[in-house]
Amino acid sequence: MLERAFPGLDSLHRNVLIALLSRTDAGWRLLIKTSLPSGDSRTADAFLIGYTGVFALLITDEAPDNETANQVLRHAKERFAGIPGQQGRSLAETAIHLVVIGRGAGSPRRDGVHWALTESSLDRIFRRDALHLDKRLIAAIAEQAERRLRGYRSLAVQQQERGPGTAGLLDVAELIDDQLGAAQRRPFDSWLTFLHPQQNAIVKRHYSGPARISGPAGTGKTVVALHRLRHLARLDTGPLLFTTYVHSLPSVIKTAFDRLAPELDGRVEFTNLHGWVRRFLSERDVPVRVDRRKIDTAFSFAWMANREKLQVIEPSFDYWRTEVDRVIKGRGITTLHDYVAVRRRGRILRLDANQKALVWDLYTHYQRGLAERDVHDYNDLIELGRAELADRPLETPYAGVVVDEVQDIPLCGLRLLNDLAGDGPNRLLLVGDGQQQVYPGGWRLSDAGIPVQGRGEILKVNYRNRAEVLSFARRFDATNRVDDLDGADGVTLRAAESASEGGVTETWRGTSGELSGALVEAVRNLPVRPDHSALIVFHHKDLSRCAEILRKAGIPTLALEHYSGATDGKLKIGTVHRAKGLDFEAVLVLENTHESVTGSEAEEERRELRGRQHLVAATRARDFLWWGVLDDTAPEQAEKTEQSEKAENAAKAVETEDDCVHDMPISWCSLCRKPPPSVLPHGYRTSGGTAYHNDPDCTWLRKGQGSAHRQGMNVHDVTRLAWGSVTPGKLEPCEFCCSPQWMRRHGH
Ligand SMILES: Nc1ncnc2c1ncn2[C@@H]1O[C@H](COP(=O)(O)OP(=O)(O)OP(=O)(O)O)[C@@H](O)[C@H]1O
Repeated sequence: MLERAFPGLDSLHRNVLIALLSRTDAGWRLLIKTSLPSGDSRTADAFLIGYTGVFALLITDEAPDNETANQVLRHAKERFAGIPGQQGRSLAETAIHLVVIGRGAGSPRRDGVHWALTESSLDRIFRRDALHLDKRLIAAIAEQAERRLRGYRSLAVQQQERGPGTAGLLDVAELIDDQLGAAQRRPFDSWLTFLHPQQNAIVKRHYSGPARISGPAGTGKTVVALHRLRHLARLDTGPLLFTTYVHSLPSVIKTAFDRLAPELDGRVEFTNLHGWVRRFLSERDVPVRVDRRKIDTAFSFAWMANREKLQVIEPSFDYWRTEVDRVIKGRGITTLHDYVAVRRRGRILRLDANQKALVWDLYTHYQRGLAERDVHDYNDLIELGRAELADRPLETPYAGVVVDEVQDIPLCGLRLLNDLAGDGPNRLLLVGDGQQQVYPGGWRLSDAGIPVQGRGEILKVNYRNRAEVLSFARRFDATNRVDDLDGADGVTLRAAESASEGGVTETWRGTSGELSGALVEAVRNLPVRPDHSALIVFHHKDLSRCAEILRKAGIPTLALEHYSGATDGKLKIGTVHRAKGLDFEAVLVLENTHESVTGSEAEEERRELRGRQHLVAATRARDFLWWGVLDDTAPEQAEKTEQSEKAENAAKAVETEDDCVHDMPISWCSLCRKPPPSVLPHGYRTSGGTAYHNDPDCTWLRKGQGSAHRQGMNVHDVTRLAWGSVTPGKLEPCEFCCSPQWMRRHGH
């Protein structure tokens, strides 16, 4: 529409004018120079008349010199001379401002006779604390201005059907179409300036209690959350918090927020959930001992003691770890009675009371293991935070807490965030999409005691993915196991409206042997710079494999966990868990078909989870998606792959062996090569039941990895739990290397 009236506008003019036009349905009046785009900078490109005054607008990236600025202002004042403003005072003397609007972000500043604004600080014009004119005066001034400003055309949007005699009035729908058009053409920063009216309404809405924004991938949920944070920061002077489950996401979101609201630097805290709790507990001097390795060890020993009975129900180690992490501890269950009674949302495999009792043995064994090692796990951390908060609430409560990607937060985390936000209007905003849950489990908001009835919003227009990419992503069957709207119907990606046409998708299918060539070629042929692109995989094993391929090909990469949103010329790589919430112009995805298909209920649950993870990976791509499928299922290929993996492992074993000068029997432990305590070799000494590695010449120690070694290990523990069952030739877990990954790799 704007395009028709003003063909050839550049993106800056288009974005700014659309943003201003959207205000006209609230009583603002806009007059646009009919000769736009024109090179004439002696007169304003547009005049905006509204509650905060009359604005002569120059839309340009080049700051005008003093003479030009004075000339534009003089022209404006001449045109408005004699028109009375508030309380009969001359408008020209009191309420005419010259504003120069440039691209991108930045704080508003006074520059000679004009205000310099950017796309992102455009909102300053509409500040409520600077109201001068009322609706009647605006209409009277605009009417006179229209007569006096030759060469300018009045444009406005109207909500109702267009009636006769409404020339110059445009439909809101047309304006939205224009906005979608602008989003299609990019630059992507258009969200800084212009929100869809539905998005805008959520930003400004008053919520009497906790609110929820839901909607399929790419519909601008995070964008709305950021605008809302800015809005809340203007309403209240209290601190604000943006948090999420994923460790790396807050820093990327902070980078975007700093561009949107540079003036609010420091007002909003961006941190992941566990990071927040750690800081909070450390400020309160509450000791926290989270040690991943020890947690894994405790669980591995609990598993070894209970696996026989549990494997009859479901063989997978991961399944039971999830049960303890997400169902028992994640929901804050502390008694078998409660566990028997609970409905295990998100879990398809049913467990009867007897089976739950077996799981409970695993849980209690694990808890004992944690206590013996004097260590907390991540759920304990959250419970410690909740207890401390209940004991001594925050001195300065948050004015608002925004939780992004809420679908992956365990129930205990949701309860903590609810406590943290406290009661009161606008305090808690939960943002997410059940179809994008990448960790197993499930909950219902009411389980966490968070009532959102009547305050649930659903966004439906996908701005991120071009049509081709979107239609590719829609093929994934992503079952929602999170009841994020408390019973209300949600919208799936298949039902989302598409805002952008075009886009390219490519697929590849091949074997491990062919992967290297295909991947390097795909990266080299990316249609955009590598630093606007990412490679996403679903398993750590595939990540190291791809990282190695790219390293050998000389392609610089950056692990997603270190990505902060800055451009660095490197291809970002990581698992889907790290990629969620982000977007890139081009995305490469590598899927591995190696998983077994048993048809069991647990397998069905894994299949659902994979569907959601695939959807998340595909929807990270804006313009270009390369989807690779690694398929080694052909029998002769599978054999070849197994052989090449064996060769790879053997090579690795030799490499690791080189790390240590000692002649230790590596078959007992692949990492620290600790032998059973009864055969302590050269290089070890024992003291009070603890074995020490005490040779300073050990290269392994010199590499800085020896601290765990130096701390020693408890011989009784090791004898009882691990070495007691050593089978010669088979790798057995030990205190230091029996992580779940290690155990799986060695068939435990
Ligand atoms: N009003 C808008 N105009 C133009 N672009 C927009 C608008 N709203 C969002 N976008 C663009 O859409 C993309 C997706 O936005 P955002 O990340 O907020 O979506 P989301 O719903 O949180 O996505 P996901 O759930 O997949 O993480 C962003 O790149 C943003 O630039």
